[in-house]
Formats: sequence, structure tokens, C-alpha cells
Amino acid sequence: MATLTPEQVTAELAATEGWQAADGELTRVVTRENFRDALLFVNAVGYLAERANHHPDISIAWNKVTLTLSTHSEGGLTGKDFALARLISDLG
Ligand SMILES: C[C@H](O)[C@H](O)[C@H]1CNC2=NC(N)=NC(=O)C2=N1
Repeated sequence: MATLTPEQVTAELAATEGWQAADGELTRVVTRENFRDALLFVNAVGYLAERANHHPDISIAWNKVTLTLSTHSEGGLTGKDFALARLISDLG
């Protein structure tokens, strides 16, 4: 899957709530009540990632989860990143 053009990235972003694009990556920071809820959220993300065979970089800082999506094999953003981002956004 080829990387998206800047115009395609802009169009996809408009349909992908809560994510920011920069330097070939999509990023979203999610804040939960506490570490436990952050961990439960990350497990749901992990399920979606495994199902899609596409995996975000994930960091947890107590109740703050930072997700970064990029298609490593292509060296940038593809439709796979936006598709997974939207599934993650649907988790709420
Ligand atoms: C073999 C396997 O399909 C690949 O390694 C997948 C797995 N998950 C992946 N995740 C992401 N974000 N980028 C990839 O290029 C990628 N490649």
C-alpha cells in the first residue's frame, strides 16, 4: 500500500477525529481516569491492532496514552493507518 499524498492525508484527517498528522505519522493522546483504565484502553487497541495486523507505537504515562501510527514498511502514512485510527476513535 503506497503512502498517501499530502492532499490525501488532509482529506483522510478530516474524516478521522482526534488525530494529528506530522512527519509521516498520526498521533493521538488519550487520557483516562487512572492507570488501570489506560491499560484497559490499550488492551482494546491491541485487539484492534492484532485483528488488522497493523500496530501503533504505544506509550502509557499513568493515565495518558500516546498512540502513534505509521506504516513502517512504506515509511509513511497509508490507508491502513487511517483505517485503524478510526477504529480506535470508535472506542471512545
Ligand atoms: C509481517 C507483518 O504483516 C508486518 O510486519 C506488519 C505488522 N504490523 C505493522 N504495523 C505497522 N504500523 N507498520 C507496518 O509496516 C507493519 N507491518
